[in-house]
Amino acid sequence: MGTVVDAPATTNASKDVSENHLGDKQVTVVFVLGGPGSGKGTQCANIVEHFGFTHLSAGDLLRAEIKSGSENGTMIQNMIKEGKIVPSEVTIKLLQRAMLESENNKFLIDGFPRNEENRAAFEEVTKIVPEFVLFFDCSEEEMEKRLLSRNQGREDDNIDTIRKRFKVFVESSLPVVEYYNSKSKVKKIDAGKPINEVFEDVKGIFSLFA
Ligand SMILES: Nc1ncnc2c1ncn2[C@@H]1O[C@H](COP(=O)(O)OP(=O)(O)OP(=O)(O)O)[C@@H](O)[C@H]1O
Ligand SMILES: Nc1ccn([C@@H]2O[C@H](COP(=O)(O)O)[C@@H](O)[C@H]2O)c(=O)n1
Ligand SMILES: [Mg+2]
Repeated sequence: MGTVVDAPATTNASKDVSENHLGDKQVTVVFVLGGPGSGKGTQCANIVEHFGFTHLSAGDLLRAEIKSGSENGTMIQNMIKEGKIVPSEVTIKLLQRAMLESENNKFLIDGFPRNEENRAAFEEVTKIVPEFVLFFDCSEEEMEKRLLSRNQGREDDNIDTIRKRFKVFVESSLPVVEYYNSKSKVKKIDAGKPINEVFEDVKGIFSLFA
C-alpha cells in the first residue's frame, strides 16, 4: 500500500475515538471495507451475532432509499446500475439517521467510505473517527465468481457492472484504505478463504475489543 503523510495531531484522524459523539450518545464505529463480493455483508452478520454491533451497509441503505420512493431514488438507482458512487451527502444522511434511530452505540459501517469525498465529508459532518478499519482482501477472480453466483436479484451483479465496480474499487476505494493504513488503523483479513475460516480471523480482531 502507498504511503500517506500523517495528518497534524489536531485533526479528527488522530482524535481519541472515545470522544466520538452522535446526539447524546458516545459511539464506536468500525468501517468494513473490501472489494465487491469480498464478503463484507456475510462477515458483518457474524460479527453482529457474536459481538453485539449493529450492521449498517451503505449499499443496503441506498437500495432501501430507492424502494421508499424517495426523490433521490432514480438518481441512486442509476448510479448503482453504473457502479458509480452516490454523492456523499445522500449516503451520510442515511448513515447518520440509522445511527441516531438505533438504540445501539456500536456500529459496523459496511461499504463506506468508498472514496476520498465520502471519507472527508463523513469526518467533517459527523466528527466521528473509526476505531479501526476492517479490510477484506480478496482476488478479483474470486470476487467475480462469488458475485455471479450470489443470486439476490441485485441489478449490479452482472458482468458489465461488476467490471465497473472493480475499477471504482481500485481507483477510488483502495486509496481510502491506504489513507487509514497510514494512520495504522487497518486490520487486513485474507478474505479468499472459506467463510468460517475468515470469521476465525475476524473473531481474533474483535475479541480484543469485546
Ligand atoms: N469466504 C467466502 N467464501 C465463499 N463465498 C463467500 C465468502 N464470503 C461470502 N461469500 C458469498 O459471496 C457472495 C458475496 O458475499 P457478500 O454479499 O457478503 O459480499 P459483499 O462484500 O458484501 O459484496 P458487495 O460489496 O457486493 O455488497 C455471497 O453469495 C456470499 O454468500
Ligand atoms: N458508500 C457507498 C456505498 C455504496 N454505494 C453504491 O451502492 C452500490 C452497492 O454497494 P454495496 O456495498 O452493496 O456493494 C455501489 O456499487 C455504489 O453504486 C455508494 O454509492 N456509496
Ligand atoms: Mg454487501
